[in-house]
Amino acid sequence: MPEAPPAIELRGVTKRFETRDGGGHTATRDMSFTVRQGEFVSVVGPTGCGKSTSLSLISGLAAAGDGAVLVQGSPVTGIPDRLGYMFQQDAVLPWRTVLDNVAAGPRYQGASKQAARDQAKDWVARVGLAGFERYYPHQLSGGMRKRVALAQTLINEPSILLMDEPFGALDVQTREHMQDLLLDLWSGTSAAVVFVTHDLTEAIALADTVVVMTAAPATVKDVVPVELERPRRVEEIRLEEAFLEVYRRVWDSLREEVEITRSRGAGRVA
Ligand SMILES: Nc1ncnc2c1ncn2[C@@H]1O[C@H](COP(=O)(O)OP(=O)(O)OP(=O)(O)O)[C@@H](O)[C@H]1O
Repeated sequence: MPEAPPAIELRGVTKRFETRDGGGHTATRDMSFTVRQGEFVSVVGPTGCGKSTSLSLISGLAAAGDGAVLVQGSPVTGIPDRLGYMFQQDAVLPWRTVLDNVAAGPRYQGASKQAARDQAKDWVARVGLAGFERYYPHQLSGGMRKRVALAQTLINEPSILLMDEPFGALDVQTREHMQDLLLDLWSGTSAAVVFVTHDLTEAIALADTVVVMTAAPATVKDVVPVELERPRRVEEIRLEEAFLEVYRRVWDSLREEVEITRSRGAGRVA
């Protein structure tokens, strides 16, 4: 049998945006990496290097200039089927209850109101919010809202899951809970995940592979395997020697790119 194509493949992708002054900005340059079905890939790189742009390319929200972007072996021409996308800013609608926010995906896919609500109830429980079905988003903490957003995304059973600093605004403890929850829920699926983060601990704790990007325009500098056993508990794994070894390797690779970015005057660093 022929081997299945990777879930995601970027082949030599260069993306140039037009700027308001009539010029252009190259966000990615000759970028190549692959993600297997069921693989969790974290992407790290200096601030502004082009990490989010790589997600836009995979999602079909931005078109590649040169090179090719493939999902399940086919060139991306619009939003691929069964794609989930989570941003730092969640997409929870303030005028809908928790249950109806989570039920929105199945409703959109044509499920009856009752069937969508039954499915949503199950997902609300899976993210630890049983009993909060009738609450509105303003009645929830930031971490609880994030749980709603996770349920809202995962209820659609994405086979490709793109996450752009989804836990970036949370305090450290809540963030670790969310990371563990994500790993628990993802482990029951075969979704390919691309997770963009500035937090190296988060990147390594979650991933099978860490892709390190260069300073802008982003290209792949290093691909680091994370051979740590699963299931993982984030607060425990980060203290292990094997984890620290991967951390040192990733940081060694990233440090130079962060310094280049700093020397160009960018404020925030990875
Ligand atoms: N639609 C667009 N039009 C013009 N320029 C863009 C557009 N999207 C991104 N850029 C530019 O491309 C560059 C890379 O942006 P991108 O958001 O991909 O970087 P990033 O690595 O995700 O950033 P950060 O680390 O700050 O989250 C930036 O200079 C940004 O201004």
